[in-house]
Amino acid sequence: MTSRPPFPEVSALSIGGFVRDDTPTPEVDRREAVLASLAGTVRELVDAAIRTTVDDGEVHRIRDDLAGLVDRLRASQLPGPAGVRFNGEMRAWNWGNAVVGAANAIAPPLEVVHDASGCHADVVLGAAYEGPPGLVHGGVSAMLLDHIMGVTASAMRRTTFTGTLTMRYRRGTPLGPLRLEASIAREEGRKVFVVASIADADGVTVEADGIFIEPAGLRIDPQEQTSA
Ligand SMILES: CCCCCCCCCC(=O)SCCNC(=O)CCNC(=O)[C@H](O)C(C)(C)COP(=O)(O)OP(=O)(O)OC[C@H]1O[C@@H](n2cnc3c(N)ncnc32)[C@H](O)[C@@H]1OP(=O)(O)O
Repeated sequence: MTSRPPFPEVSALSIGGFVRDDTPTPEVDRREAVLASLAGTVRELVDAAIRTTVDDGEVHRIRDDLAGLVDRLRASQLPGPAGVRFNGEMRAWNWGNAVVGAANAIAPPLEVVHDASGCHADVVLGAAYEGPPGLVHGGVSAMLLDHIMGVTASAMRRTTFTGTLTMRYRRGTPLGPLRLEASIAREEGRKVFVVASIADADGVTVEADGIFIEPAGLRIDPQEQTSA
């Protein structure tokens, strides 16, 4: 069986932590699919580990097997977090992102869809996201909303950071299928005011509003970088 070489190391220019990386889009897509496949299985592992009732000896044997797999992955590693990269076609990838990272088994992952009014995402949260019994952890709700609100504020044309995020937990959010929605309420200079919600089949469980700010001078312009 042949194996492909590791994803290429590239010379990179950095803008506010965002890294210009000229890996061609098809290669990015290919590697992303490979890592997403691994993350999907690790996500299954996390759920299985939480819910297992196998005996202690079996747990110890599985732990030892997993330690061997960790060693194999550690054979070649990035020196730090995956970061956010983009190429000249503005194909961006943030494989370690806590909410949408394709390679991150901690991320649900959220698949954010842009629509006429902002963004939405349908997600199914399982045992790994529990806070109160059977309910989503409040911090997880905030994390997911923060992300979809940030994407909404950025509107695929600017980068914004969360300045202030306010949550209203109306009732418990059950684990299972959920829908997130976010839209821009108004803009004032570099400040973008965003509203958002999480809903289950019976309606809204969490509401949020936030102020997202476009830091002065933070722009991603690949043309500028190429000619620099
Ligand atoms: C395309 C990719 C999309 C990815 C989406 C990912 C979503 C994920 C979102 C996140 O998790 S971001 C990470 C969490 N947030 C941070 O780490 C932000 C840390 N804080 C900062 O970097 C800066 O404080 C910040 C960019 C928020 C503001 O710095 P600035 O130097 O640009 O603000 P400045 O002091 O110039 O103020 C500009 C305006 O914003 C207002 N402002 C500043 N900080 C604020 C704040 N924290 N909350 C509300 N308003 C704020 C400030 O009053 C002023 O209002 P006016 O124009 O009306 O005078």
